[in-house]
Amino acid sequence: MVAIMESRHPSLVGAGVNSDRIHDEGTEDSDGDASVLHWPQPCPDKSAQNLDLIIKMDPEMDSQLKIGFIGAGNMAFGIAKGILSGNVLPVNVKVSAPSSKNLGRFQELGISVTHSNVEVVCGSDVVFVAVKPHLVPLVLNEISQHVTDRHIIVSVAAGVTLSTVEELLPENSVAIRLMPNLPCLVQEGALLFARGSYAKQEDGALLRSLLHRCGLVEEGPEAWIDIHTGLSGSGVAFVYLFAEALAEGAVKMGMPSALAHSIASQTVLGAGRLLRDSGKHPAQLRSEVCTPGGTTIYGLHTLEQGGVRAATMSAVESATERARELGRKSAGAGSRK
Ligand SMILES: NC(=O)C1=CN([C@@H]2O[C@H](COP(=O)(O)OP(=O)(O)OC[C@H]3O[C@@H](n4cnc5c(N)ncnc54)[C@H](OP(=O)(O)O)[C@@H]3O)[C@@H](O)[C@H]2O)C=CC1
Ligand SMILES: O=C(O)[C@@H]1CCC=N1
Repeated sequence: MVAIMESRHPSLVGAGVNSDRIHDEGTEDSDGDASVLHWPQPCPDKSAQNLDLIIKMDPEMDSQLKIGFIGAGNMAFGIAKGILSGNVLPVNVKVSAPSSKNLGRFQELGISVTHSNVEVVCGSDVVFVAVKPHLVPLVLNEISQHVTDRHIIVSVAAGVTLSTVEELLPENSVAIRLMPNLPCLVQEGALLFARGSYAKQEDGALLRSLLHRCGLVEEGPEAWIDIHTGLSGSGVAFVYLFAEALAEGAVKMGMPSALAHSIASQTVLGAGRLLRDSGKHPAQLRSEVCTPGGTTIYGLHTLEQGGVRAATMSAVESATERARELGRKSAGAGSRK
């Protein structure tokens, strides 16, 4: 089904719509049959992506879309790099930050820079709010009177809920909560977004089309955003810790550090690509590496004795809980009613 629909933005002139919103879905326990190793698990929102949501991008129109970033930190830079590898032109991107210390790298991409957040909002259709979570209420208060029905406001701040964002913007504002991760820098990010009360399906489709070069982009209910923050926003740091420990193990056994780190990063990259591209469950691939009585099972036994699996699950749980806590704090800070 492909329906031509009106869009807030001319760049998205044709999109099929799946009228089912999934905001009401909660977090669910997956209690699947352990003997059947399906991996990755089908994303519950894939139906929207595969069956109905066919985005027809008009590259010429898309190149006219104006994109703004409030905050010039690592995450803004990662998303900007991803977006620019699509159809958006650097001349149509603007970024603001109070100091100049992070602006040079944006200028090197041809992006214009300013110290005025209001200037970014006034010149943009889609505005990414990419400041630290505790600063979101301050920034939204500052820009609120300049936000119109032209805008899509996309917050990437960990924990900060859509209701906090919407409360600080004019009534009926279109807000989207996005949780990206740092590998957007190399177009291998994992991004999950949830639409606010007034963000239509085509607004989500527009964001998806903008971000498609950043990596995997999925839509889900807001309840999953904090979980995704633990799994993937923070999860990349957990993987780096593991990579570092792999290298240190090799150094302990006598390998030069530079070579050990180079091999550790290639090992993580190769393992990740094989996991994603093979479609196999990680347990399946792990068993393919294990020779009975061989080296790998001895190493895996040691990892299990060290509680690596429980520790990793707890790390995702802690990071998720912390995101929820940040959300409660920012709701308190932003409350004006
Ligand atoms: N880093 C990551 O891996 C991820 C981060 N996030 C989220 O992204 C957001 C940004 O994080 P990150 O990029 O790491 O942070 P950084 O510290 O790297 O960048 C923060 C940016 O915000 C700017 N800033 C501070 N105050 C203001 C203000 N009043 N108006 C405009 N800009 C301001 C800073 O300015 P200046 O340059 O002058 O210091 C800086 O450029 C956070 O909310 C975080 O939760 C989400 C997913 C992953
Ligand atoms: O550590 C943080 O709070 C941010 C959010 C996810 C990754 N970095």
